[in-house]
This record gives sequence, structure tokens and C-alpha cells, in this order.
Amino acid sequence: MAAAAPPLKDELDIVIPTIRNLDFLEMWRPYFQPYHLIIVQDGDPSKTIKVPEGFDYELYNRNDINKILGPKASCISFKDSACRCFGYMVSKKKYIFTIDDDCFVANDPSGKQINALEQHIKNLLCPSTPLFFNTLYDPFREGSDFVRGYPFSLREGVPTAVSHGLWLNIPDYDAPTQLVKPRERNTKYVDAVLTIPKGTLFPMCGMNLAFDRDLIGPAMYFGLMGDGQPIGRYDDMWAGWCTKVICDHLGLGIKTGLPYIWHSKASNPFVNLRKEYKGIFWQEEIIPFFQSATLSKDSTTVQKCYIELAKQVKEKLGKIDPYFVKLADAMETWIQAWDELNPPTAN
Ligand SMILES: O=c1ccn([C@@H]2O[C@H](COP(=O)(O)OP(=O)(O)O[C@H]3O[C@@H](CO)[C@H](O)[C@H]3O)[C@@H](O)[C@H]2O)c(=O)[nH]1
Ligand SMILES: [Mn+2]
Repeated sequence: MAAAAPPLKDELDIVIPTIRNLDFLEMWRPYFQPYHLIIVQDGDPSKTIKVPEGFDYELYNRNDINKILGPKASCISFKDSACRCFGYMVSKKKYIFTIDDDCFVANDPSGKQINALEQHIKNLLCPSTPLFFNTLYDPFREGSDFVRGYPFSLREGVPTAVSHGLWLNIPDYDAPTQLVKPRERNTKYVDAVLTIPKGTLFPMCGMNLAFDRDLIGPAMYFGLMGDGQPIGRYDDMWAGWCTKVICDHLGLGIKTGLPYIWHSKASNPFVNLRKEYKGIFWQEEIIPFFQSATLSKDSTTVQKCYIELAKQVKEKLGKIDPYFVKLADAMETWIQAWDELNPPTAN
């Protein structure tokens, strides 16, 4: 009997931001080889990035980004992993999985390899439950269900837009935590997938992340960081806060938990502190902004929501620092570029 085709084989792209070689793909080969890769090469475009044999991929460096987007390339970060969102924009597939090049296949407590891609796909293909918390975690998982007292009117759930995976070994800590706990490693494997309740924000890490591009793609702009910007390492956080506000508004769900990957490399905490420090005190004003952000009922598409949010960023966060005016403009440029590369299909 022929082996079953890998799930969503022709409907999912794997996006990898990189400044290194891609030897890590060897370990992922059994799981990734059937899928198309979109490699976003950051840093010096004259450097050649070697892709292991046998993978189907497209690779974009900074020259390619500038050529494709022209002046709109200004919204894509340079010298920061945030550049990965260019891959989301050029993809033509319904689903995206993004992973860092220092993330490897992890083992579950039984010692079995974790096919992270397969678990993300399971997460995305079954509904989320943001409107009422199920205490037995993901009710759609094998061996689980809705518990007594869970309203039947809510058991259909909502479409899942984002699947947020976690990391064994090096946890995604901020620089101050990393400095205080340099040897801390995450050894806890928690066998759970949770829907993040409506009205609750969360810190989205871009290291091991999948999403439904048709449902939420235009909101997945990884904020302007890196070269020439006053902060770094808030790109994915920014995307997560915007995405969660928009998912709550449009009735979409976000899950976090399984799958785990093995994060192998701790980036330099001192470099990270320099990148993060302004964000550490700015976020004490950014979070209340997102917690109180409301979108009008006329905002019925992700693009409309995102543009409305960008206007609020400019108006309400612009007074913290001119960076937020620039970021709001970059958010608008991102949507223009997105719509240019992804014109609505005439239905
Ligand atoms: O300038 C750069 C630096 C790195 N990359 C690529 O991005 C990822 C992540 O890089 P790295 O593993 O070195 O950094 P981490 O601190 O572990 O990254 C995590 O923290 C957040 C930083 O924003 C983010 O959510 C995680 O990615 C690798 O693939 C590098 O090759 C880059 O493209 N440009
Ligand atoms: Mn890393």
C-alpha cells in the first residue's frame, strides 16, 4: 500500500530566516523534504548560503527583496530575524511554518522524535476554543474532550489561525532573565495544547511557529527591527500582539504548547540586552495599548483591521517615541506590499 502523502504537502511553505549555513536541515530532512522551503537570507547578499541537496526551495537575499518590493522594501527588517516575514508575503500557500536555523528535532519523554510540523498541522486543522476555557486542555485531541459544564453552543469552536510551538533546552528568555540564569535549560515537556483565551495577549516567539496565511497572513508583519532601529527582538512580539487583537476581533483562535523543538544556541545576552532594553520599558505602555485596542465593525478583513490598528499605533504610541510613527508607517507599507504581491483573486 502506498505511503500516505505528507499532510498539506502542497499547501504549506516552510520559511527560514538565516545568516548561517543550513546544515540543521539534515536533521529535519525526513519531515521537511516533501515541503517547499522559502529561505530569507539576511545580512550580506554577496554571501552564498549553502542549502543541502534534495530540498525544494526558493532563496531571497536583500537584493531580491529590494528588487521585488522597490521602495516598499523599507518595511522589511535588515540584520534581524524579522526579515522572515518577507517569506510569508511571497508565499503562495495557505499555510506557513517558520523555524530558526538553530532549532533541531526534539524527543518526547518516551525518546521518540517529535515531528513538529505534523503537530502544528494538527493544531491548525482543528478548531480553537477562545470563548470558554476547557480545563482538560485541547478538547479536539485524541483522548480528550469538552468537560462537564462546557456550553454545547460553544463546542464547535472557532477556526485556528496560529499554532505557537515551544522549545526544549534554550528557552526564549529576555536578556535580563538570560543574564541572571545563564545556565537554565528547559527540560520540562508539558504534553498540552491550549487555546489562548479571547481578550488575553501573549508573547509570540517566532522560533517555532505556524499559521493559516489565508486567515491571518497580513497581520503577521514582524515589526521593523535590526539595522537603523532603536530596538530588536520585539519583531515577533509585535506580530503576536497585533495578531491576537485581530484574531479576537475576527473570531479566530491561537493555540500554544506542543510541538516542542530543541533550541540549541543561546544568543549573546549582552547583545540581546542592547537590542531589548528600550522595549523592556516601552512595553509597559505598549501592552495597555493592545489590551484596550478596539477595532470597528467595518474592519471585516485582516487588512482593514491592520490598517486601523496602524493608525491607532501612530496616534497613541507615537508620543512614546518617533519610532512608533515609523513603525505605523511600515505597517501600512507592509499591507500595500502584501496586497500588491497577493492581489485578491477574482471570485
Ligand atoms: O541578524 C540576524 C540574526 C539572526 N537571523 C536568523 O534568525 C534566527 C534567529 O537567530 P538566533 O537563533 O541567533 O537568535 P535567537 O535569539 O535565538 O532568536 C529568537 O529570539 C527572537 C529574536 O527576534 C526570535 O523570536 C527567535 O528567532 C536564525 O535562523 C538566524 O539565522 C537573521 O536572519 N538575522
Ligand atoms: Mn536561536
